[in-house]
Amino acid sequence: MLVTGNDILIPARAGKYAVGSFNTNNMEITQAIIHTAERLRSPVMVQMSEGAIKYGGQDLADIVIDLAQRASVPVALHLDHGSSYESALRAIKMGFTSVMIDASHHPFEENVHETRRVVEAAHAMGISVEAELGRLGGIEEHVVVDEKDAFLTDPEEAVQFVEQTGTDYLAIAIGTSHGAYKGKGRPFIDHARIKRISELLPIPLVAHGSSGVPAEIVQRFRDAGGEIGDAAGIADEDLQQAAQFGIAKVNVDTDLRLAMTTAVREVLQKTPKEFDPRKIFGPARDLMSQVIEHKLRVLGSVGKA
Ligand SMILES: O=C(COP(=O)(O)O)N(O)CCCCO
Ligand code: NA
Ligand SMILES: [Zn+2]
Repeated sequence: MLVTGNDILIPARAGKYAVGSFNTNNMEITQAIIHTAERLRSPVMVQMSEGAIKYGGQDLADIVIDLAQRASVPVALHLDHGSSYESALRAIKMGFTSVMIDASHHPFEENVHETRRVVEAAHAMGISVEAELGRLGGIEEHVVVDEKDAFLTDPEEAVQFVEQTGTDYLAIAIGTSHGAYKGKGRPFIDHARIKRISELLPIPLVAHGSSGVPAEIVQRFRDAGGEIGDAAGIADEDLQQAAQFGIAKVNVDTDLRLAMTTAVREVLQKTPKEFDPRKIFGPARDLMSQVIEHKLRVLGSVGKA
């Protein structure tokens, strides 16, 4: 069933598990997300960035909404990294049940102002809101303390931000970063900071940049002709620990991108005569389902629906 972000994330925070929020850009990715969640009896969030809306528009949103409505587990459709009030309202008009307003690159007061506007409008329509405070960025151990603080979310500031905006859930910067290169080896995740914020804030917390960038997929990607550098993702153990301390929504895009393109490259390389799209995108859907299954198990949401 199609539900709001709060319907999924409030129980997740209370139950000390996290829910995967996976980016989609087409039918096969959407099917892999929702069908895998159903098979594992797991709540799940499907998210579209503004780029995905540009690419697939209402057609793609309607695929998500229809699968979500028919799903046997709770599914929310979430706007990822909404860049403006207008973008958030457009998403709500398209049928999204959760919207992020990401004004984290603005000064605190402006972030508060932008976020509060979206919260007021979204709540008037029964839609949940995600906001962000702090700068996502891979933090290396060698980084000096004050530079770390310039990046990562300040717990006391987070309390002020939530009080002044009314956001339903909060994306925090705790050492994760977007993309396939999250640090040299295992990225440093500031668990003490997550714990502190979770002690001060009862609302669901959100971790962006949480793809694991599995080495096995990276190797298969290279073997099938893909070019990728020294890729590294978030360790499963770090996600499991974060879920114990308030992280309830975990964003994953890169892992699905890698899985889809690895599978497509392998089919094209192994069977050069193949030109049936179902034989090309079917295996991609299957490999994405495997990646999603692993993530749902790591986050602890299996069997929660
Ligand atoms: O936080 C994430 C996903 O992070 P990751 O790149 O670790 O999958 N997102 O918000 C998805 C869009 C950003 C580019 O991928
Ligand atoms: Na988001
Ligand atoms: Zn993100």
